[in-house]
Amino acid sequence: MHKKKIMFTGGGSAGHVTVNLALIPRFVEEGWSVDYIGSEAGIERQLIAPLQEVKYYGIATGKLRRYLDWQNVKDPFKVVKGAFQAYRIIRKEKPDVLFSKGGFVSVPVVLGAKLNRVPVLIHESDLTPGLANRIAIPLATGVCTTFSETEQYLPAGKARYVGAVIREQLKQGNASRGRSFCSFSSSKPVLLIMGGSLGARKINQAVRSALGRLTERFQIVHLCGKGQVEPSLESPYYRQYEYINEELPDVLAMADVVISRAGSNSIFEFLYLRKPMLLIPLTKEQSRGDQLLNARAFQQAGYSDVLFEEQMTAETLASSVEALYASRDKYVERMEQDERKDTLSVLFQMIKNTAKPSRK
Ligand SMILES: CC(=O)N[C@H]1[C@@H](OP(=O)(O)OP(=O)(O)OC[C@H]2O[C@@H](n3ccc(=O)[nH]c3=O)[C@H](O)[C@@H]2O)O[C@H](CO)[C@@H](O)[C@@H]1O
Repeated sequence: MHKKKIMFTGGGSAGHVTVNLALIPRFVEEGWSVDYIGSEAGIERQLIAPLQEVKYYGIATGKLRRYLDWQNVKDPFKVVKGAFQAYRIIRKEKPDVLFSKGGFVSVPVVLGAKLNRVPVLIHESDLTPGLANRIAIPLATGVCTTFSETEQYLPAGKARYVGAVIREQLKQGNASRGRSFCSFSSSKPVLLIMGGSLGARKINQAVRSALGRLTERFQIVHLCGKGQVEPSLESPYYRQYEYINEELPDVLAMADVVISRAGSNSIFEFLYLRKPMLLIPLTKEQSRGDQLLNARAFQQAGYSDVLFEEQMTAETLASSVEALYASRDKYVERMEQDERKDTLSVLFQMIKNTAKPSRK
């Protein structure tokens, strides 16, 4: 009997890999073979590497920039090269379905799948679809969405609302393990600061300017991004890490409140774990406005407070997080009313339904 095969794609930032990481173990458990096409050197390569059951193919990628850059001249050639590579890999591997999480690497992969007649299911984490997904959507059978509101931004008949997907490991966190990982010994509440998978320089600066005031009230764990750790500031109340993986569930379990960017995966993880959050969305110039909409939706639902970057100073940051902590019960109560179920199983079934029927 033919072993079913799924191919995944998605990358550029952790947010474009998280859902894939949650799904892969389910497919492996059910005896599927799993391949992944990502970029040669992107974060997806590092995140997928520990999964030994997955065959990883790295292809050439060019970024789809919204601004002028000399790389724009070179990138079309890389994109074309990547498209040929993706086409050939898919022709050789013959997957039954492609699941695409978006990010610029995914565009040539979706095209390669379409040319090889492999059905494609796309997943969109944000309220409005990203550029890569917008390009790829016409080639896909359907688009799974995290927000129900996303349907209005998609061509008729393509949307499949599923909700957020939470990695299994995040549900296994343990607060006391988190405390010993950070060597926290005081009874002060724990503030987690997470600037998105890529860190956030401006948030880092504001946090550090407010550090004296913040550490009077909180013990702080700061996930600050690559190259952003400031060793001279390290103290028993202030721990910094560039990025954590295995320890994240324990650190989340320990956190009382969170300051974060408004990347979709992160905010749904905080919602699932009932963490009151102060969101500082990327501006329209830094991203495409997706985080502003994510943050607004969460604020309207009563799950978070929002501080816009233009208004962020040491003073507004500290007073906003103090106010958030003071009203934490109100936020937790609203989050308890959230009816969204964890939707990993729904998504898993949807992908299986999209796959080609079994060959004997
Ligand atoms: C700059 C940019 O383009 N940002 C986008 C990117 O953000 P970004 O990659 O930051 O995305 P998300 O916040 O959605 O996801 C980050 C993921 O990384 C994990 N994590 C983070 C820090 C850490 O130390 N360890 C760790 O495991 C989080 O738990 C989460 O699962 O994708 C999101 C989802 O499409 C978008 O909403 C963001 O606008």
